[in-house]
Amino acid sequence: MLDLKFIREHADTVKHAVQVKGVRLDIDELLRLDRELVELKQRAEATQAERNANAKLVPKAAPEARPALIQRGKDLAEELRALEPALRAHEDNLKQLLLRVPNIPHPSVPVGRDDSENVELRREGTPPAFAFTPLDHVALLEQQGWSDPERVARVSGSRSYLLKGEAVMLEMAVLTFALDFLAGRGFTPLSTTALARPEAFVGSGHFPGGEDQVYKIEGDELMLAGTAEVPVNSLYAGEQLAAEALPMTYAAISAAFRSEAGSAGRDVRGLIRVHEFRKVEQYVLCRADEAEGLRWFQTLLGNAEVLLQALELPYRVVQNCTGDMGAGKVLMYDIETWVPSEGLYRETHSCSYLGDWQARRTGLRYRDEHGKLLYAHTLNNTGIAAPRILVPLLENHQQPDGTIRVPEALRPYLGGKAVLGRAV
Ligand SMILES: Nc1ncnc2c1ncn2[C@@H]1O[C@H](COS(=O)(=O)NC(=O)[C@@H](N)CO)[C@@H](O)[C@H]1O
Repeated sequence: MLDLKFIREHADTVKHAVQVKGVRLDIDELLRLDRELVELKQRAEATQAERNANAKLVPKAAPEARPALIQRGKDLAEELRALEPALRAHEDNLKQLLLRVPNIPHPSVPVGRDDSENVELRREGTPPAFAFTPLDHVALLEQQGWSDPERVARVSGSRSYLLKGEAVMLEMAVLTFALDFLAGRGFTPLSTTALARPEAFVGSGHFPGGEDQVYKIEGDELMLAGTAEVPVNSLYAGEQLAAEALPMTYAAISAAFRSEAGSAGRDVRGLIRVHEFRKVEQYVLCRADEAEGLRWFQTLLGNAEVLLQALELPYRVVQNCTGDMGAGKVLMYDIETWVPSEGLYRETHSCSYLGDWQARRTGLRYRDEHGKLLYAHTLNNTGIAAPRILVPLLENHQQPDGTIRVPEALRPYLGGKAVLGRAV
């Protein structure tokens, strides 16, 4: 959400953001509603003032003049009551429109319609050249007996998954490694529920607009979040923090649930796109200072890169264009990790800086050193999301005999093993 004062004073900037982000929203209609609401409020205040002034006249008036004054007071009270519904309706409509106003993209963001216009910034690591025909992750899992897609599909439908044996240990190892690594960098570990009230999805910006991506629970207002960003972003909703409480940095592990509505036909096999997964989420609350926010952006991005380098996985960093960054972002980079069986880099991380757009939605403020109340700035990035990360992990580290080489950094989490699986 943006400050209404900012929208009034920079309507063209906001309209440009609406246009380049492909948001369907009429800023002129929003500003008309705003003006009408201001007028209604002024009329209500004037009527209230007249009513107060009138009420003061009654005790001082001559007895014969009182009935008219008392009637005037009743008429004014009626006028005020009549204004209520219009005031309420205008406030609700304006609030709904304000929730759809996109954030202003950073000047460095390329204008584009969709992910095909994201810009590759750099590549790290070299995709492996196999001296044998590499298998994809589905085949690697199957030949080691580490999966059972048919049976789990019978029980849990499509986009489900089940891991067995050492693949489970690998999934746990990579998640624990990410938590350890981030805790070592001062991020407070959190283990959090994916259940959250609708307000939390509004706070993060997933609502309005992303309702079809979220699993709801029959007869319960709680919903299942697709990322720990949703509950963590609302932990301090409505609070006023002291400046010294910032920055807050979290590494939040949680289950994540996604309906993947609209993804029909995409990544239907294997572990890339499933309905429930686990993620270690990096989340930062910092002061309302763009330079500091951009520094944290680089820190969150760097953390993910160091994790991928420790996993010895080739990857590239892309900058999301305006059409692929979502309404709330100021700046967004994806990290895409090499998947040999596809001969492509696939998204494994998504790093975002949102300025005060989320904090305005959750009402999260802090008192700066001058005592001024400001909305905090928020950022998030994936630390590790499993099982998706197992796809590049298994495929890039497969050996000719079908076993999987364990990157050095993970060995302490796997009882020191350097290899997983048995030669086939
Ligand atoms: N359906 C899914 N199945 C498996 N992994 C997924 C799925 N959806 C997303 N992920 C993983 O979760 C990561 C983050 O998802 S995201 O929507 O891009 N971004 C977020 O959720 C942010 N909160 C940063 O983590 C993705 O990069 C991907 O690695």
